[in-house]
Amino acid sequence: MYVTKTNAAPRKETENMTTSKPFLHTPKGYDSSHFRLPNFQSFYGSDFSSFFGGHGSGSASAQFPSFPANNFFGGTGFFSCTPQVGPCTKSKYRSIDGSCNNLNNPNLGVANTPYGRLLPPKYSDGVQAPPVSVTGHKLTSPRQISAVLFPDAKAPDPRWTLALMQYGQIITHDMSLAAGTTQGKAHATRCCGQGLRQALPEHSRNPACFPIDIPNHDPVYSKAGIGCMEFVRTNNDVSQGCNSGQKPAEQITAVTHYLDSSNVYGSSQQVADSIREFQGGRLRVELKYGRQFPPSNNNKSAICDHVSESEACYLAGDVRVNQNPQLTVFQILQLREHNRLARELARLNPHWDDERLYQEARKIAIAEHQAVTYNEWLPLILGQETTQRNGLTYNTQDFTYDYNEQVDPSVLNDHATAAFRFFHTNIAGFLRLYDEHRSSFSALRLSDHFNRPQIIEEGNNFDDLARGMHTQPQEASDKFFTKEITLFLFRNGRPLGQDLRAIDIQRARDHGLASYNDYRHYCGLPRAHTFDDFGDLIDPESVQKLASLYHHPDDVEFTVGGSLEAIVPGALVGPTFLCILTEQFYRTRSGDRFFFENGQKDTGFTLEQVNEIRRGSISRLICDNADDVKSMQPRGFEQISHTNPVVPCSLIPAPSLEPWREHSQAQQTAQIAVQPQEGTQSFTLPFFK
Ligand code: HEM
Repeated sequence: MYVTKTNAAPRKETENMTTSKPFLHTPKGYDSSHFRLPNFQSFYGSDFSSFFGGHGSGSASAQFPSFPANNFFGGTGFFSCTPQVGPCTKSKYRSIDGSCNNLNNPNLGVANTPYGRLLPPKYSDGVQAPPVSVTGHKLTSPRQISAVLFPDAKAPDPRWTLALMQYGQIITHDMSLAAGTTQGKAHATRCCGQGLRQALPEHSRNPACFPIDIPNHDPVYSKAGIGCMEFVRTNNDVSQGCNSGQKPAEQITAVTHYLDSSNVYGSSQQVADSIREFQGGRLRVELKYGRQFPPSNNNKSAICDHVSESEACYLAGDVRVNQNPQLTVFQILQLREHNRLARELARLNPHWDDERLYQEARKIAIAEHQAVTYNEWLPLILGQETTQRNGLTYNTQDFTYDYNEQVDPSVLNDHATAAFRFFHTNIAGFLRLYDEHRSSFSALRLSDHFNRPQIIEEGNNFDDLARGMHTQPQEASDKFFTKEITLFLFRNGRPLGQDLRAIDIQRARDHGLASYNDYRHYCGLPRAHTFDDFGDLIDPESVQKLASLYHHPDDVEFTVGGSLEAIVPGALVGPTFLCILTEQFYRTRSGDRFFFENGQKDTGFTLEQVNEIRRGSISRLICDNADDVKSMQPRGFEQISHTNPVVPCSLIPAPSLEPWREHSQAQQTAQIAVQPQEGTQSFTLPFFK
């Protein structure tokens, strides 16, 4: 593992920890003794006022429907106001739905429960109506904000590969899914009418509708006569009848909150069982020319945008598996890794039955995913200094002993609905294919392949795409977003599709997220009293645009302001998002009783096993599970260079499963019986193969 880690002591939890609700820091302010981010003052100047400078004033418009019950679930299970969990048995293995991870609060982190929240929501009616300007005006159309502030400009990242972005989406899909949304394809509910010319009248549309207004001066959509973008609100506890409206609504996330590869294994027993082979501990696959692909989805027309019935459309632990080709490639690599582990464990332990093999292979695969996420991916995203100083990574060959049952592992709304979405900036519009010599011979246009994974089964595309995403640069972390997602998302063969940036902004309104200023304050940065004050972290041109789009500095949205901040040196994100992401990944790790490094006696691995898992890497995942990739650079998230050259896979460290070899009573007896005497010939019993 190339990441260096320090022996930082686990961060101490000092405030507002509760075992029944998310632990919230008081919005009073940021306690730097509790939470150690990089020293912003040294990056941005001591009074935060002189980094850029800015000025102006603004205008606004939007609409806020009422929002009664909506019972559609885009996720993998059914919501119950009070999940019936437990009594918990002390299992060595995680449950599928996340229950019983925290033994004192078995509901924590369970699928189909509300997101956590750091800052109180700012619904305009105090319950669930989306926010309006502090002046009382409507907020500006998210599409207008997207078009003005987040245009397309190609700027390849100088150092990191597209795999860094793509693994981020895997992590996202493992951790959260806003219930009732379809993130794989356009929602079936129609909120716009007349061929997308305008929103359907409120009385004639689904109450969960919250369509995005497209101004008639829009540079692109207006030319096609499009004035409305589809948008359906996330299910929340009010819409589900679990909150009578006395307190603010909380949105539901449909998958387990833990980093537990729920995208591979599912978040409900029903899904988990539907993708198991129930033989040899393996997950179901369809063999095509000897290559393993996920099973076919029986609900093709609801899930995929296939043109012919014969096109692939997969079933996996997560409903979004078919969304884009590189995401699907990673999901298939994870699926194959599970089956590879199950086979290897069966070879080492022929006496293990299907259930034991499934559970042990799942446990190792999750641990490998956690190791790549924390030791390889996060230090590049958050910066090594941040991960080390905040108890996200450790430089040790020992256990980390950092499980804290007081920490609520819930995925924070602030994280999933704003901060983590910033990495949509890293998406590339074209996916290059590379052969084994790392020559690129063609590329796929992203919007031609949303929800159409068939392309990856053709010829050598699977390997060429796997190499491609580890060779091609990702797009840089900046305010530019590829139009493949800001004009062509889910276009399904049509000339234009949706705008993901506009959707991100609308989703944050749907969830009532607090303002950018509120989060600045929470993270220890000064509130902006004028638009100019944003100039400490945001470039002057963007500050000017903010002033033209918003009435008041307090109207500027977290999703918007955070995405415009200058990137913290050593990280790939600005300081306010960095603060939220660090908080989230701290909770995700130390609130997980099964986290692979923490040395919990009942659930964990032996130290020898942990140190084998630490030897894994993203490049090893490709070497072991692609069809025929023979070489990789050791650090797959980093572009190929003379310090990170492509080498044969045999030189990429591989975890050994020997520490999992267990001797059954029968084997031990047999072993004694077959101990070769000196000078006699040894032989092998069939079950030692
Ligand atoms: C080609 C790549 C990607 C595509 C096409 C994509 C598309 C989408 C779409 C359609 C949504 C749902 C929007 C909504 O209805 O609110 C979404 C949500 C989200 N995306 Fe992405 N995304 C991509 C990559 C990423 C990456 C790299 C990250 C982070 C590292 C990320 C983080 C998120 C998060 C956190 C959500 C919200 C999840 C939730 O429901 O809680 N995405 N994305």
